[in-house]
Amino acid sequence: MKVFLKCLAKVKEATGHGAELIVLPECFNCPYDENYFTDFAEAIPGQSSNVLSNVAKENGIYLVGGSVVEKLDGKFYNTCTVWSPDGELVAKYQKAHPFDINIPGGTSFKESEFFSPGTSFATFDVFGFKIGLGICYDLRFAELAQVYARLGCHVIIYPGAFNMTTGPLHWELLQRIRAVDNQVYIASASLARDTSGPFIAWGHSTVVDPLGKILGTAQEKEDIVYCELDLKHVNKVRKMIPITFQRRTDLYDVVEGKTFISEEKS
Ligand SMILES: O=C(O)CCC(=O)C(=O)O
Repeated sequence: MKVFLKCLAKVKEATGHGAELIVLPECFNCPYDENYFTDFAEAIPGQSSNVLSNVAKENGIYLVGGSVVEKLDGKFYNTCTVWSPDGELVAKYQKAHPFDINIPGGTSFKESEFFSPGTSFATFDVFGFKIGLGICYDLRFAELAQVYARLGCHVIIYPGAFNMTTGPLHWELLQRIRAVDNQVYIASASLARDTSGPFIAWGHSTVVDPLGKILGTAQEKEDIVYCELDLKHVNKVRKMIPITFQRRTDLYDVVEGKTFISEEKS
């Protein structure tokens, strides 16, 4: 509850500074540790949904509610919900790629032992932008971002929490790659670093523009990153460097189990 109240105070603060869409981090209301997931699991709608919905409504903002541990039909999902200024649920995304890594002497985690993977994409429309959703480790999968770009997204939002091994190496790099490859804005919100907790997050919430330029970034401690996104900028970048329109999907579309190559097609 303490964490929840802190987040809600930050949402109020950001709204006071003119924010119209606010993003919370992955697992913002639960320690990112398998020993806590069962106790914090809940239904959607449920307790956290009610609070997020009310907060979106009270502040008159769109709220991307980081992620919570969702319990659904006896399974658990790492799930992001998005709330409108009317308090309505406008999107729900279940993390598609469970974070399973093993770096000896670094970080090991096996999310798939607890969480089931989501099986669909989620987008929502706001202020003329189409926005796609991923969660943390999903950033590593170029295909997810490509699908969102091809669905017409201008922005992809990733609530996240990289760690002290992969964070310094990959967190910013991946966001810049996804932004440049897909000519979209990438916005990530990370947990702040708490060295006394069970999971030590890298932090550094970031916003990158479609040219790969860092528009704003936090340090490791609690902070709010403010950025203004411009739809005209997305279109301008796509005109200047027309890769979005030059894709040779006739040549290299990959379908599950089968890569189309020119010989096969002729
Ligand atoms: O991909 C990584 O290195 C970190 C991912 C992660 O922490 C997560 O998905 O929760």
